[in-house]
Amino acid sequence: MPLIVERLTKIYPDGTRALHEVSFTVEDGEFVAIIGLSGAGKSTLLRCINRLIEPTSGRVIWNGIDITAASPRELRKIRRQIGMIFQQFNLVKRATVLTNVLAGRLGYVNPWLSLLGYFPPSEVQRAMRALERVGLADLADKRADELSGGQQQRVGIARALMQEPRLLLADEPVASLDPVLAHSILRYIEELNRKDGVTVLCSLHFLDLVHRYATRVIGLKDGIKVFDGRPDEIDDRRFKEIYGQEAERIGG
Ligand SMILES: Nc1ncnc2c1ncn2[C@@H]1O[C@H](COP(=O)(O)OP(=O)(O)OP(=O)(O)O)[C@@H](O)[C@H]1O
Repeated sequence: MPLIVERLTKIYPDGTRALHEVSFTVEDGEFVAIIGLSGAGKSTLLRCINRLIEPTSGRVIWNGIDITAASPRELRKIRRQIGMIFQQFNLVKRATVLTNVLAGRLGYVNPWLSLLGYFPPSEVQRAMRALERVGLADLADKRADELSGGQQQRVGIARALMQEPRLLLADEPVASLDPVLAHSILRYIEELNRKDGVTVLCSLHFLDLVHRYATRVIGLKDGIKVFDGRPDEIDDRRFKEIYGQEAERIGG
């Protein structure tokens, strides 16, 4: 079932208009890159989709359910199926890698038992499988802050995997990483997209990464959708529309 974003608008309390009537539909299995200058509204858009940020107006409909109208209880249920990956990884630094991954399952297990640090063995096995998938099973007992940036982001992916998401929202997942690591992280996300059929919306800074991984691009400028098409359709004119006249085209 598609993700339908309808005239989504966000005006922050200080009057900043971060999104203005943004509309698009994403079909299952797409890998959509969200691009635009810093401040264009990429984070706001991704976070309005699962209501980490409350939109001011407009609608988000997914799997036939109006997320924007969902009650807190319905919203919790919907969010279980939406994985999220963050630029700064958002791990609990002093907890182990395994505990961080198990946290991805919190929407599913008994909250009282999980508060006590108890997870059923089946959940621990699931977490270990997720860690194996991102090549980190050996580091399960390490503290999260003992890992490198690239490894921490892989923990972030394993945590999202625990949710068995149908939709993955990735907010600049590789902006803190060097280019080689950026590819390794995006390859895991690509695998989730291609093998597991997870729909991906991912904000990205660099066009070469967009060309390599995305099947579709949405360009934002000052909160307005200024481009929606295939990566190979971004020619110099389109590039300037998205990034402004003064922007230099570097890389891809
Ligand atoms: N909590 C907030 N209160 C007021 N304005 C905000 C808030 N969060 C973001 N903004 C503003 O909204 C606009 C869009 O910000 P957003 O973070 O969504 O952009 P972005 O494209 O993700 O940028 P970046 O790549 O730098 O993260 C910017 O002008 C920003 O300053």
